[in-house]
Amino acid sequence: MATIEASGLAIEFPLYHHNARSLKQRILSSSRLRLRKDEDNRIVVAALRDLTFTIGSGERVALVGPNGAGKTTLLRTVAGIYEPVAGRLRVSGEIGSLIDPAAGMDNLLTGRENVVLRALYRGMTEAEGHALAEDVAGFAGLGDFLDMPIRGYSAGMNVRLAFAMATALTPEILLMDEWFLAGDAEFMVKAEERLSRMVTDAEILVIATHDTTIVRKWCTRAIRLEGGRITADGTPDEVLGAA
Ligand SMILES: Nc1ncnc2c1ncn2[C@@H]1O[C@H](COP(=O)(O)OP(=O)(O)OP(=O)(O)O)[C@@H](O)[C@H]1O
Repeated sequence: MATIEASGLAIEFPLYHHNARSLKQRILSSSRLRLRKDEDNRIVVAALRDLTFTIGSGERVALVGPNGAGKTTLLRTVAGIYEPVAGRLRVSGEIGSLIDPAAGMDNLLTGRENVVLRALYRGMTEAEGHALAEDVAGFAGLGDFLDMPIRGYSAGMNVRLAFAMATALTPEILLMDEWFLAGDAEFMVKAEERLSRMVTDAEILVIATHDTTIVRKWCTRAIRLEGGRITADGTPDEVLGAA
């Protein structure tokens, strides 16, 4: 069973070192920024503070909140990109992440080659990799571009390829930043079908988004982050207010 459990989770990013003294004082005195001095006298920004939550199988969770609230940082932390400075994070289940545009793709290889490589990496045979490439190509609507190097793809094509690949390999936990859904309307409909199929069967979706339509339509739960803290956690209606 896939689960994500966080307890007292904190993430900080160092901003300045010892030598930037006067700037440091000025910045520290600004109450709008969530900055503090750490043990090594560095100024750090507290990106996530004391987060405690559990996400279980079958949940589709939206991370909502204003710019800089910590949504992407939380996705990246769950993906294992950032190491917590305090607290505990336990993730069980295989992760697929749609957070960074071309992460894990080789620009010089074609779309097909990228899919086959990813499949081999996941322990599939070459034949299975080629079958997967057909599935991905069909879904992503890449046509002949499948056999072109992906450095020649448009931004939208890259998104379609990455989305099709991540969802074709059905991770147990799918982490997604909203820009992956910034495709055209037709793609949105297909993407929604594919995602709901993926998450109906005891899988987890965590999506960072500003789009309340996505939250209400796709998600079973919303977590609001503000200034790096959780300020609300409940059904989309509870967190966003009834429409
Ligand atoms: N690599 C980094 N180095 C330094 N500070 C960072 C880094 N990544 C994020 N931060 C800071 O952490 C805080 C949270 O940023 P994050 O990108 O997670 O917010 P967000 O909720 O995803 O915002 P948005 O809605 O604008 O995408 C911000 O203050 C940001 O400046």
